[in-house]
Amino acid sequence: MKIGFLDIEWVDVLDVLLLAFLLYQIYFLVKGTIASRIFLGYLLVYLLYLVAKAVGLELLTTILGYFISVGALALIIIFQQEIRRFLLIIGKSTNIANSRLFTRWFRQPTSADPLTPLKPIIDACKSMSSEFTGGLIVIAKNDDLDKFIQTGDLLDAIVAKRLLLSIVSQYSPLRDGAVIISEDRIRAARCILPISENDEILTSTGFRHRAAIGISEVTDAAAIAISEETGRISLAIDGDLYPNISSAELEEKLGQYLAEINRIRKRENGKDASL
Ligand SMILES: Nc1ncnc2c1ncn2[C@@H]1O[C@H](COP(=O)(O)OP(=O)(O)OP(=O)(O)O)[C@@H](O)[C@H]1O
Repeated sequence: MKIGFLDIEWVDVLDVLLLAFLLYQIYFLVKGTIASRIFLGYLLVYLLYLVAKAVGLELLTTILGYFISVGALALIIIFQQEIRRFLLIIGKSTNIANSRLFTRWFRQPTSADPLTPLKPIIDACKSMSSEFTGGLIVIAKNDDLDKFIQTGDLLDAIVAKRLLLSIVSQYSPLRDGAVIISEDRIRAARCILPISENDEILTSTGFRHRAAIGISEVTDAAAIAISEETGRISLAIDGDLYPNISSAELEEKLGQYLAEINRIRKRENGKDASL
């Protein structure tokens, strides 16, 4: 196809569409963060470089050229977190990790992966909320949380409401930090989670809630934060915080979020039982 003096192939259209998609994703990632201002600054310097080059300002072109080539490396360092999040989003959104093929070829066979019992967790959250007992409970999905489990005290106990309540109770030496649940076990307590650096989070948000968002940004785990101050229940999933939700909403959202992985486990369990 020829438009004026331009000879356009369908691959060029695809190229432009993919670039637009990529730029949109980058914008979406850096929106509202300090990185967006750095990105804008870098873009302006690059535009200046293009103008200087077109006009023929050689000295300025050379200096800006050096700045831009070193700047590319600097950008990778500055945008470390954003690049990480971008790759994580791609990895998560393709849903490959949950697919039948992936579980068959890349994960160890999950012949007896037990389901996470939600009822005792929801019941414990309900009690904590009504008694203003603060807590942070992480529920693993597909990603390995070993790195975070190792920062706390290992438990490996059955998920039960009374046990959860005694861990977070005011007099418990295990109450600080996060409780991590994976499959049907409480793996550890007193775990340290990464704090989210997202600039869009309200400045009034405390560290418990930032830690809940943080773990949901870097892994596919869900995190429940119960505020000691207000008794409110909040749920963090995929870097988003659902603040002040009822226990019924918590149950619904968590159930939906874990439905896919539970389906896989049920399927595997079913296969196992039929052997
Ligand atoms: N990075 C972290 N990882 C795990 N737990 C954390 C982390 N940061 C804070 N916490 C836990 O959160 C508790 C309360 O912190 P903070 O008061 O700042 O949070 P908050 O979000 O305001 O919660 P609350 O509404 O309960 O006061 C800490 O005592 C600690 O147990």
